[in-house]
Amino acid sequence: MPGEATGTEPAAAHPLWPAPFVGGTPVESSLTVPGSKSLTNRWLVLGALADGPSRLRAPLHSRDTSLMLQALRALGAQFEEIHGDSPFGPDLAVTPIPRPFGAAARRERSVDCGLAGTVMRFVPPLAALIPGRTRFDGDPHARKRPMGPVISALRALGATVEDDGTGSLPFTVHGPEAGGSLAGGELTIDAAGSSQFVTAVLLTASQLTGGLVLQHHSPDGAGIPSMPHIDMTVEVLREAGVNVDDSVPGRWVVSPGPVRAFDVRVEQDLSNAGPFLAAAVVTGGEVSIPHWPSETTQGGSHWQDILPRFGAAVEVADGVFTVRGPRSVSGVDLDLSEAGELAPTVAAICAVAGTPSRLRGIAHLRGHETDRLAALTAEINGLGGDVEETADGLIIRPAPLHGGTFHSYDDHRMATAGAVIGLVVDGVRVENIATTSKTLPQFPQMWAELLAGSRP
Ligand SMILES: O=C(O)C1=C[C@@H](OP(=O)(O)O)[C@@H](O)[C@H](O)C1
Ligand SMILES: C=C(OP(=O)(O)O)C(=O)O
Repeated sequence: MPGEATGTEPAAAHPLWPAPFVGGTPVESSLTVPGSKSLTNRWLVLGALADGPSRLRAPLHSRDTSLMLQALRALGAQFEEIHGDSPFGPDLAVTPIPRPFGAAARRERSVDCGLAGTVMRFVPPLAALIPGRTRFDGDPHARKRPMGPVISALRALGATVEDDGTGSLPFTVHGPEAGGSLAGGELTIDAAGSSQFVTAVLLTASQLTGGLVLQHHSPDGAGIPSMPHIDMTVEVLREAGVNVDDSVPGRWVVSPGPVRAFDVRVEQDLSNAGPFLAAAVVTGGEVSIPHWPSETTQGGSHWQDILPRFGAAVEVADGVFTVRGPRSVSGVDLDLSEAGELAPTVAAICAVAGTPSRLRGIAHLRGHETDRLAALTAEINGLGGDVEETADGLIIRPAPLHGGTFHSYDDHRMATAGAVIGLVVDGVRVENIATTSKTLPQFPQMWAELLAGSRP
């Protein structure tokens, strides 16, 4: 049952996908993956705010990006698909929200966030700049994802937010009176639960009359997870001409000013490259990904350090990332706080490793698409595994796994974790593989192509 990880196998609510099993045959392949969700949705927000028309080359086309397009359209931006050179879909031309804000937008708007953290966190601060009211809601589990810091930030900046006090969806953001704006100034936010709370406020901060001085403070001294995602936000803002000072850790100063129109190429999604790389690791095969960026703020760049810990050999040469799997996979002790997004794939590799693993620094995964710590524990244990949840992560011990249903909880990364395990455990059936459409609609076909020629 999506959204609940109880440890007992829930009834399958969606079709079951027989995960391809390769037995002892090594997976050998070379492939590229579609554009980064995180970069695409940041650029779309900035395009909506820019001072002229922009273009995204090789953007991601998936459920999360189409929800973002719909949300920004409701606020007055326009998008057109134009022919580009990506095999994964067209480029996007962006016509920004007309100025002064509110002239073209509907007064009563509603935004479906689906289960997309980037939509539910990044769009409300933009809605707070545009006259009219915007109601935000999403999938049933979206109402369980934490939103409190974004709601409090908007109120502290002077916006009105109607909510039920639970710090979650649904809520309604009121924009200013026509011709009005938000003043900005100093703001403190507790971003221990998600880096997206910081990104949410930073993306629109240059549009506040006085700019913004944003400070992270958590009462128990907790740090911010997924920091590379905040570095990504700062980087795209700077590329769009916004002045951001991040020289003091945990503090960001954004000057008021225009967002410059841009023409950018979106990097491929290195987090979504993960399951394909993991296929080489768990089968002792070799997978290469060309066009690997030499410098990137994507958390997926951590694969280069993570995969060798399992005993795999990694090489990046001439822009091609190649991983060669070991004869037997070793367990790992990893702090994944910088790249929690990779945890489901990492956990899948750990589940088939020959020695125990410990994953730390990922308590905030309880607020992701599902409670990922509970879901990984329930689903790996459901296949005979030995996984224990800790306060901030997982302990995964070696155990003989058997086939069975691997529930995905509407979580794209749970579904792909099940596929990775199914490569080496016969009879794994992943529930609702279509949920990969959140960020990688081509997953089932790409997985089949990966394995073509690698069948036992
Ligand atoms: O800003 C972003 O694009 C993201 C930030 C991270 O969120 P958390 O900080 O909540 O982990 C990441 O896990 C998520 O997939 C995407
Ligand atoms: C946490 C994730 O997504 P979201 O952007 O919805 O937070 C994810 O993709 O792993």
